[in-house]
Amino acid sequence: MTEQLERPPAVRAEGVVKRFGPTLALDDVGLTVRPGESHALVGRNGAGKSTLVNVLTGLHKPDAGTVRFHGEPAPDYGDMAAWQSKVACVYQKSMVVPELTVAENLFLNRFEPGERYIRWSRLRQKARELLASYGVDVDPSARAKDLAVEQRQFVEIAKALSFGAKLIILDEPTAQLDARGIQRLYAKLRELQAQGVAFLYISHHLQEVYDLCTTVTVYRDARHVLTEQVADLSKADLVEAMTGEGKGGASSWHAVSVHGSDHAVGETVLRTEQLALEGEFDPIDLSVRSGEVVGLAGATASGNTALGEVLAGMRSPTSGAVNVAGRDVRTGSVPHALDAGIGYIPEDRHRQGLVLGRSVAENATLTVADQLGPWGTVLPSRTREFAAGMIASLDIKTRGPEQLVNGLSGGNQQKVVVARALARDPKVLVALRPTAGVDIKSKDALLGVVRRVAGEGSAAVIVSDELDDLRVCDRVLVLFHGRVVASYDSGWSDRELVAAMEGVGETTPSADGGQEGTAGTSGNKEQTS
Ligand SMILES: Nc1ncnc2c1ncn2[C@@H]1O[C@H](COP(=O)(O)OP(=O)(O)OP(=O)(O)O)[C@@H](O)[C@H]1O
Repeated sequence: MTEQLERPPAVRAEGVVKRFGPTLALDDVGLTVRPGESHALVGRNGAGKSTLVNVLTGLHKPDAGTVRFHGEPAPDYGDMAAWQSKVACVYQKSMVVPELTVAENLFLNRFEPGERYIRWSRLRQKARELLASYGVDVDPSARAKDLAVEQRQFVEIAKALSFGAKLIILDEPTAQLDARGIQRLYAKLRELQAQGVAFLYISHHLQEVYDLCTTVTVYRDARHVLTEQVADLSKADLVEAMTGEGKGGASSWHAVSVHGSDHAVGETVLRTEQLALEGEFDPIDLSVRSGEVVGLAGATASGNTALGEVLAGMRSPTSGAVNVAGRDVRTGSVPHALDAGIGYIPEDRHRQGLVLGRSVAENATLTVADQLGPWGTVLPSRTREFAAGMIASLDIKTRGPEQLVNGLSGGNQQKVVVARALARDPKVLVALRPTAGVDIKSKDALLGVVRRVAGEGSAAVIVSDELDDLRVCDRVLVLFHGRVVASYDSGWSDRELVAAMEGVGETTPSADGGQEGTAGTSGNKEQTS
């Protein structure tokens, strides 16, 4: 530790100011990460975390302030090769080229002096050596698209280290990993830390901050609030620093995590009959009633996401039917799903969720344009009014309905996607990992909205592996390898649910009888419960 303090910091940023037009994204903030340290940067959506990452990686030139790596001034903005030798960020969105091999990705745009053509066998050999030197066990001739998420992250980390970077920024690295993947990632990070590599870890999962990091910095509304040793800071104090609310005032952020079962459950609204997608999930009979929130839990590739996408019309099933409020829905068609009353909150908001060059108001009302003016016209005033209501009820941090969604932070973009799904008053709401990238306070607000939609008589399905998302469900079905392997009423323990998602101990504590049946029989059983 003393040795760590003596060496110049891996990075020290001081007095950093960054404005986007009228928005002050960073207001005189600082950050210091020591060699070999794992440092968490946390804050609510829009706090300024991504903006700081962009400043630290040379993508944004700050309006004021300095950045130094290992005591040396940062390279000139624009000299990306020089920045690459200092720092790298592994983003949620992969930066590798999916069609290229691991070796090609590692040596993309990197020719040795005097090299006139590429010798593939030599390239693979160099890649093998490079990966081995960081203890990364990945085949250099594999295509990047065939790698598991954490292998891809390891390749990106190895690539960054091979450029000489001693500071790696991880942006929500566990977002797409299952429990075992997370453990493997943690082990790799600890190994590299022991070799002096520093990590800056951006995450909305506070438990991960406690599991992995030694130091934490909190930003709030573009300002630095505190930097503390993780061991010296309770979770309640951390949340208080993030929200700026005293312990009493912050009660709403966990208000919905436990709910009573005193709400009315009515008629079946969503029903599937032997719905199947070959290679993804086996035939399932699902039945969700009005007032009910049902969770479809499962790890990566369990089939839960595919099932959610089929329900929303994004993918066509191989067989079976979807029925909403007694009417069959034409499957494999988003417009038909929408017409039938299925509202959809997609997981990948960048690809499926938003039109980035359009305003918050336009994005929030995309699905209800027909209701915003007579004879197919859209009245801007009505659009603004509608959007303003959504902004208030979902606490979207924006300058106003006219702001382009590109200018919103990631978490606030997610809220716009949710606003759009709710705009049509859906009979059935299908939400895929609805709180991914959303801060702790907004998370509960969003989940509260899902409960409210159900409370008003709709049915809701939450597809997720996040325990917080699943906690608001009345019932959770766990999928594993395309089959429902367990079903729980509320009151499950974290351990049993995680175990079921990992395929351990296929039991149904809350259901009547054995669990060996197929997904179909499990679904049938629910209808009678
Ligand atoms: N390109 C941009 N144009 C205009 N405003 C921007 C731009 N990028 C960020 N902002 C604004 O700067 C502020 C900080 O955003 P930033 O993305 O850094 O937040 P964040 O802490 O990373 O949030 P999240 O957890 O939601 O990702 C927000 O108010 C955002 O609207």
